[in-house]
Amino acid sequence: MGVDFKQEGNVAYITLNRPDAMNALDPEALVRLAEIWAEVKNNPDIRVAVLTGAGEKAFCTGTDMKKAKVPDECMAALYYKEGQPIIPHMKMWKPIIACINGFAIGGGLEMALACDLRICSTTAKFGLTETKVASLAGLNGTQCLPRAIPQAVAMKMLLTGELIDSAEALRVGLVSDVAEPDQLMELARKYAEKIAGNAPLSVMAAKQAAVMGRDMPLQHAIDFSYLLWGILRDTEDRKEGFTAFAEKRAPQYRGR
Ligand SMILES: CC(C)(COP(=O)(O)OP(=O)(O)OC[C@H]1O[C@@H](n2cnc3c(N)ncnc32)[C@H](O)[C@@H]1OP(=O)(O)O)[C@@H](O)C(=O)NCCC(=O)NCCSC(=O)/C(=C/c1ccccc1)CC(=O)O
Repeated sequence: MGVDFKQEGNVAYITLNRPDAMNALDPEALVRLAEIWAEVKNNPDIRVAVLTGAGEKAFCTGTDMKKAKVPDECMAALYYKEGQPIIPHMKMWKPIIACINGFAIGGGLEMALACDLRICSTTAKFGLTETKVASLAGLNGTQCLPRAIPQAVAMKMLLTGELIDSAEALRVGLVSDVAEPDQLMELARKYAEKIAGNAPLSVMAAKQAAVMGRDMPLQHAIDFSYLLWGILRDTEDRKEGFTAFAEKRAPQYRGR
């Protein structure tokens, strides 16, 4: 169906699988992706997701420009529809790792920007090229790229459509890690399993505090963060975490 999904332990692996088209998002893939994100969000056994692309060339090059068609529904109906494939619209507090194995362009980079960790292969290239094809990085790119990296670099990318490579992406902080192509998925797995081993309610609260707090005045964000700490204070998992520490054993978290 163009997007593969598997669950291993508490980790979901999502692979955009149209390598011949650089994993561009055709209408079928968009529908499937929306279903998958709903599963990740609602399945309590999933604690973290890894998003990647099939093949060695591309993570995702955005909208499939050969298959895109104007939808039957009007824009307003689409705008208010549940189940959008792009993550920030979904109050998705489970972490998502973008495992960027090649080109991340247009909507592909925008999806990566909506993820929490971004790691890439040495071969990766990044760009918001929408202005070159008479469109706009309107999913989140115009807002999230300048928040993720220095404004001058973001504006250069947005206005020229130029690509940057993995070394530049690391230098400006667009990604946290660069790995050889054959080691990238292993690195993603390592991070995913570390996150999945932490207390799931704490992980979601940490993401929510960081994501929502970023857009609040600092004192409001600190208050919000303190309230989130408060709802974690009486959880069974917090007791388990403290007890396991004292007993020098690994904690067994249950998300309650
Ligand atoms: C990535 C490239 C630079 C790679 O170039 P290369 O020469 O290595 O390979 P190609 O021969 O070009 O590609 C191989 C094969 O894949 C097809 N391909 C690649 N990307 C796409 C695509 N996005 N859509 C359809 N098909 C694609 C290519 O045609 C080849 O097929 P073949 O000839 O073998 O049959 C280079 O491929 C490249 O520059 N690709 C385009 C990247 C791009 O411009 N992406 C932006 C798309 S617009 C977008 O993402 C939007 C998102 C959005 C915003 C707001 C709201 C919703 C969505 C904008 C929008 O939808 O309006």
